[in-house]
Amino acid sequence: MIELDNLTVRRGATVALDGISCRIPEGRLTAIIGPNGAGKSTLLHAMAGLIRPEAGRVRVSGLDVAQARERERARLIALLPQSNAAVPRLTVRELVAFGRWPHHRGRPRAADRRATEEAIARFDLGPLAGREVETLSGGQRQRAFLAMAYAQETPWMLLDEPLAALDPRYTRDIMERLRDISGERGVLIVLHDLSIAARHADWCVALKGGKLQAAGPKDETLTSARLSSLYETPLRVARIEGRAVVIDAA
Ligand SMILES: Nc1ncnc2c1ncn2[C@@H]1O[C@H](COP(=O)(O)OP(=O)(O)OP(=O)(O)O)[C@@H](O)[C@H]1O
Repeated sequence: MIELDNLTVRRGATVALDGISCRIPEGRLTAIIGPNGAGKSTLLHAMAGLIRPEAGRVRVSGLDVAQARERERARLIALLPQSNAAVPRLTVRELVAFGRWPHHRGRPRAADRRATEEAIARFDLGPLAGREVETLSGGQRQRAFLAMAYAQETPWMLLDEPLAALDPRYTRDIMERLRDISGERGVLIVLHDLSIAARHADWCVALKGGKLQAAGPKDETLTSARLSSLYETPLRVARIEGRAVVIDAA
């Protein structure tokens, strides 16, 4: 479980998170939603222990991340930040292998190579494994970074908008893979596409202006009234061919 208790984080002059308290269960796919500037990225960084709270606490599987050593955190939490604009001059395999660093600290063993190959297979990167990351398309690159986070083999994966560069087929494909993974690990994913959240997530955390608006099972949190108020625009949760779809009802 991830436990947030009165979590308050300041970034510059902004109170980016304001007294957030909630629980996020493991073994679920949790969508973090909210308008631009709501504090979603800040929340992931605070959960990963990369930003110190001004007040309150984050515990991940019982570990107080602000107090924990970097190595302990890296074995518990993999964070994939929003932009991977700066791409290292590595092949896909080397990049994915980098996810093993917290485990071997420069001396990879057989278990590390196995985990790397498993991550490459899980994200369908076999044919691209020998290519340099900078020669890949945006969507292929995104999958390579996801595989790197997966290779870290942490109980928690925190993913900040990992679908941004993906086409519809890969969006569905990656969400289905993340769903499978969420049976073994907690997966938290910042999403702007609410229909994707409605279709694939189990749990939802909604933020606005640094404040928690809702946290709970998807069916309770992704409602027309709540989404319209969250985004300050009329939105409707409709059902098309049996699936929940969020439409602009303005
Ligand atoms: N390094 C920083 N210095 C100052 N303010 C910051 C910094 N990073 C974020 N903020 C502010 O903190 C607030 C929350 O930002 P955050 O990036 O967490 O929002 P977000 O919900 O992820 O937004 P988006 O959907 O646009 O990516 C915003 O008001 C933002 O301007």
